[in-house]
Amino acid sequence: MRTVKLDLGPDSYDIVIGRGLLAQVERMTALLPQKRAAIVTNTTVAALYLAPLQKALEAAGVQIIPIVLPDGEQYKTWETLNLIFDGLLTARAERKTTLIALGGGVVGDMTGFAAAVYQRGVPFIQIPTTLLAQVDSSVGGKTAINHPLGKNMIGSFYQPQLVLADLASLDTLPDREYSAGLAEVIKYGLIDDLPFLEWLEANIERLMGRDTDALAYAVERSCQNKARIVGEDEKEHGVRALLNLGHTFGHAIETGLGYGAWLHGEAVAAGMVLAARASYELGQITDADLARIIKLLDAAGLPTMAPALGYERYAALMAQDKKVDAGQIKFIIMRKLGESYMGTLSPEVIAAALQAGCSDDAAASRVA
Ligand SMILES: O=C(O)C(=O)C[C@@H](O)[C@H](O)[C@H](O)COP(=O)(O)O
Repeated sequence: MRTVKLDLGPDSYDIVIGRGLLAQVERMTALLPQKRAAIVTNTTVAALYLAPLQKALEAAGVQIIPIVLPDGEQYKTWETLNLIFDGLLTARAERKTTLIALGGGVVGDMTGFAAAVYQRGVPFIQIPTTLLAQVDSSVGGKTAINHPLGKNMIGSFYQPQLVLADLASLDTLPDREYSAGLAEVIKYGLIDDLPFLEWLEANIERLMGRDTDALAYAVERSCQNKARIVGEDEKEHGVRALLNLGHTFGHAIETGLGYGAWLHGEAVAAGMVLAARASYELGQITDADLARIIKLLDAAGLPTMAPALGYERYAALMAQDKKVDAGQIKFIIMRKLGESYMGTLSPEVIAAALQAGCSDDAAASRVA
């Protein structure tokens, strides 16, 4: 078992990583201010993990309110959020009732948002069951729902009290979802951790084989990177924006294709290649660096070409990005391999990146 601490003063919490954590409910029960909790999950995860978790918590004397949502990015909406409030209000959940998010990024982001606003804030625990949620979305307190015009547009910063990343829950994760999580793992190497990027290049086959030790190390190192950055800048006034590498293009892809057509991690992978191509156009990374990035993402089973939505559509979608400042789009760009920064890109550089990095076939390539 490995523990990473996210240091946020009085709001600090542990990210516990290991196999079999779902059954070890004492970590959770120690934090509950009352013997009542709502487990929010989705239909897919409920079928696998809701009953054992509920049973273990009930055996520890905790009364459980189960709330099961539909599964998929297309359900990260006001309507689905309201299902959480319906469940909480019907069961007369109180201010000290803890919300437990059991699932991937969509469940975690929506449950966190519900926890932030239900009765103006209730305690919240994250139990991420996808690789992407374990290495990224469950850590750091970004919560949100999507809007038809833009990804994660309505939300808040609201930290969980604990993150329990049970690596055993990845055993049932479909390959496509697993690869999508690797996109966010690789992202950390590209932001500012070249040694980790090199480790990933050397160990990608072990990771693709879901080797227990390699996976535990990759999750821990990713969480260490995220905890360090969020610990420095919880509300994204500066360095935290680097965690958005690939996301300006990626969110445009997700919104442009319709939520759920590509998984978030797939869109981020193609978005990181577009960011790398822009960095190459600026003369900041070499064609060998670009080839290394593409090779690693490809080995991780991820798309390296983006859908050809057209320059105008990309520009319009990216103009909605949350990093836009006084009308200017801010991108995360690579200064060199393993070092990124926030800056602007000229329309010519964006156009060149899109020209080289989009294909007509890309959109269809991810359809299940
Ligand atoms: O935690 C962060 O900060 C991130 O940007 C991590 C991203 O990987 C994650 O997808 C995040 O939810 C995107 O945030 P957004 O502010 O661009 O919606």
